[in-house]
Amino acid sequence: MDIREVMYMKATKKMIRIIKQRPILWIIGILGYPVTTLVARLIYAYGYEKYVEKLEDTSITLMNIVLLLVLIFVSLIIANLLEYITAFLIKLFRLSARANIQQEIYSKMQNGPITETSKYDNGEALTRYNTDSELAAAMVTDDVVLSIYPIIVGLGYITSIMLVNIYIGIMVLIIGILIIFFNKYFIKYHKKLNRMHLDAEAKFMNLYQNTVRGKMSIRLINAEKKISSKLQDKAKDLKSVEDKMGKLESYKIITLDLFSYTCSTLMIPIACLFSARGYMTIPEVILVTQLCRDIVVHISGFGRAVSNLKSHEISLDRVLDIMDIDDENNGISLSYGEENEPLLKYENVRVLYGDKCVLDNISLEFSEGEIVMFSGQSGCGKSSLIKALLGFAEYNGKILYKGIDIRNFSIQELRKEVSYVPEKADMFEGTVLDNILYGDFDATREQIMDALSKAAIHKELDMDYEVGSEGINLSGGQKQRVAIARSLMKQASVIILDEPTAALDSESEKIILETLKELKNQGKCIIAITHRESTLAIADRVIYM
Ligand SMILES: Nc1ncnc2c1ncn2[C@@H]1O[C@H](COP(=O)(O)OP(=O)(O)OP(=O)(O)O)[C@@H](O)[C@H]1O
Repeated sequence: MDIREVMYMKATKKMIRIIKQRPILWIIGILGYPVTTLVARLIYAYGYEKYVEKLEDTSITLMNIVLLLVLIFVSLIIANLLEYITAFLIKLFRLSARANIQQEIYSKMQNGPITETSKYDNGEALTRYNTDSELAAAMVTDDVVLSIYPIIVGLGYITSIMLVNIYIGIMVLIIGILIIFFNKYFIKYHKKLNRMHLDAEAKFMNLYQNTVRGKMSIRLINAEKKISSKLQDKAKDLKSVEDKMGKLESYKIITLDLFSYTCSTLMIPIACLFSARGYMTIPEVILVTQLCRDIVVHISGFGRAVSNLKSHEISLDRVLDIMDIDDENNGISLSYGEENEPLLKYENVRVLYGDKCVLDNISLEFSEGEIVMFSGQSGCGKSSLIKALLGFAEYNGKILYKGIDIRNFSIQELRKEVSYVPEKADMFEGTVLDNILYGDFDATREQIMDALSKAAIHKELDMDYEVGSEGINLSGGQKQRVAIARSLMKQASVIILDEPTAALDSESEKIILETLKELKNQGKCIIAITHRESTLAIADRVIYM
């Protein structure tokens, strides 16, 4: 099998994944549209011919002519209506395919393991995957329609012309083959330019986004000029590819399109010649010249459709990459092991980021009602140890919760048992109350007030205070205390805090430490990462890494 056939098969296989969502709608839309278009044109041609024939018959009454016109008119309306319905069906399929793809991407981003999904979340994900969903949906609909449309319609037209006049039919067939042949060159170059364009655009956008995001750091190091000249270079690269694409378009117009147009126009005098010699009637001349023009337009559009099909495949690949991610472990429900087992146990744990091993051979135990703190150099792997437990980093070895390997549990249920406050907590747009409700949507205002006071934030922030996007209007310490209050809403048995007091004044620290002691007395296991001596002082055990 030739390499191109393999590629087309692969593309088809990929498309089937999307088509399977609503196959009947797709098939009716895809095949229906070109077929109904062809039928509408043929009804028009046939009706026109009959009409002229009747006109030639001098004995025909005006009533008969009117009846014939009404008949043609009604048939045409029905054929056109069917054409619009099938065009509408394919549009409907495209919209639903796009919505399904977006929904699936969203669901995978939410439910896939963070170790997998995090590589897709680079800030521009939303815009990029919206466009990719759109193009992937367009690929299985518009591109496919426009690729098979000229084949079905074109062959139908050529057959009709051949039936009218075999010589003109053969000539049109030869012209069609020549146009397809020339088109190949343009498609090839167009594809190459498309790839270059995507590449140049991605480079420009990445730098642009990094620049916008990091504008404060850029100003701090006085790098505005350097960055702006880099950005200009990328913009120039992008423009140069766009120029080439524009030139290719003009080049195509003055060569291929001109050739196609001239050939189709030449068919008029040729058809007239046949008519003058008595081989064709006037309606046949009109029919042939009109169909010739249509054929040329369709065949020229074929090249563009095939080229789009290939470039949109890149978008389809990207969305399928995400759609292929397996959901996080949804294993068995959390059941409890032996009573005398430690609450949490690490057995020869090795944490990995891809091939990079950041922690090796870690064995630790944590019990109910104790406070364990980790301290050690930056980058030694304290956070990674916790991320492994929460399913945010891959690991070898075993982590046991109440004596049972956590790999056997549903990760969602395990997370109900483990509360985690990262060093840089996520804030959502909405009030402080909304932010805390993420910990427990059924919590009352009184419970939230209590959590706020235990997190030492109640004096600074009102529950109804509006938090800006990403917590822009909160200080680092405030964000962290809102996150602590949020985590307190969860009735977890293990509470993990990454640098909970690093950004706090000593008064707030004191309150938080009191809260941790209270939680310990309630039988909770508190694990904290800290460098602060005053915080380390309340630990039952300190582990230096
Ligand atoms: N997503 C990641 N991909 C690859 N390497 C990572 C990733 N996250 C962390 N690392 C690496 O793992 C090592 C441990 O990082 P980790 O964040 O666990 O350290 P840490 O002790 O918590 O540091 P800090 O005290 O500065 O927060 C570091 O060398 C870091 O570069």
